[in-house]
Amino acid sequence: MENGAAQPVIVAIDGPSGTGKSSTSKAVAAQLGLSYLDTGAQYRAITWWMVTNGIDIEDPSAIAAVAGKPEIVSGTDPAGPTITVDGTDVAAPIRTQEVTSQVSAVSAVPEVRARITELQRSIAAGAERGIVVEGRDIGTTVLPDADLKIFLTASPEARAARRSGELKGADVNATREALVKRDAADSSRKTSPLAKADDAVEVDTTELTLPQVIECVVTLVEEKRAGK
Ligand SMILES: Nc1ncnc2c1ncn2[C@@H]1O[C@H](COP(=O)(O)OP(=O)(O)OP(=O)(O)O)[C@@H](O)[C@H]1O
Ligand SMILES: Nc1ccn([C@@H]2O[C@H](COP(=O)(O)O)[C@@H](O)[C@H]2O)c(=O)n1
Repeated sequence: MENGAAQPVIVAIDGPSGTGKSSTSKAVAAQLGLSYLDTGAQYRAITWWMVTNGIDIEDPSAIAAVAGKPEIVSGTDPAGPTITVDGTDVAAPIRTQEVTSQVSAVSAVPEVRARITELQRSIAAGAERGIVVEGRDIGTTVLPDADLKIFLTASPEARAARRSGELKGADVNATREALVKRDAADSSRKTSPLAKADDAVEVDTTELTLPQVIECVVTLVEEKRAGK
């Protein structure tokens, strides 16, 4: 590229719940001047819309019939990512227990995945300087040609302790059970399940601090850009 500008780089970060995907992706994107996309927020947003509109979450055909209706818009500035549904800011309501407990059922519906995957690809294609996209199926399905694929892991105990610290006073065992249950649902669905891409670099974050994980990923991106 002219004037020494870096080539756009596409980074896919996948992994189970609570492994540090969002915190790491946001920090890496901010540090490298890239856009950032939280794909879990999009699945949460469509789930929020289904719940708000009284759609039966137990009925995949009812979900499929209306999957194209809500307009979901994601803001990709890592310093302040945003998410709206039909113009309403849903950043807070998509994090409620009600949405968290139902999102795996909605995200398993193929029509939902097709709709959201198309949206994700168009956002990534429009990111002029490149983008860090985090989720469950980014390296395997959404962006199989990503320049760099990372798969974050951590023990269920470490992940539950991190989440309980966030949700002040939450019981660690109940938190652990809930995240293991969600991982099992996300890993066992038929359409683009949670999985590590064959060419992804696996980073076990159990014994790493967040700054160490961020540094590790930034180094991997820089090595990739340098052609190492
Ligand atoms: N290496 C780490 N050490 C300690 N805490 C961490 C580490 N990585 C992330 N955290 C903390 O763990 C919590 C969960 O992190 P984060 O939301 O980034 O995970 P996630 O993989 O995006 O989860 P989810 O898939 O459920 O959205 C946050 O409070 C975050 O600050
Ligand atoms: N690429 C993705 C990302 C997320 N999901 C589903 O959304 C749920 C919420 O994700 P968070 O990262 O916000 O916890 C997740 O449990 C999956 O059901 C997905 O299917 N694909």
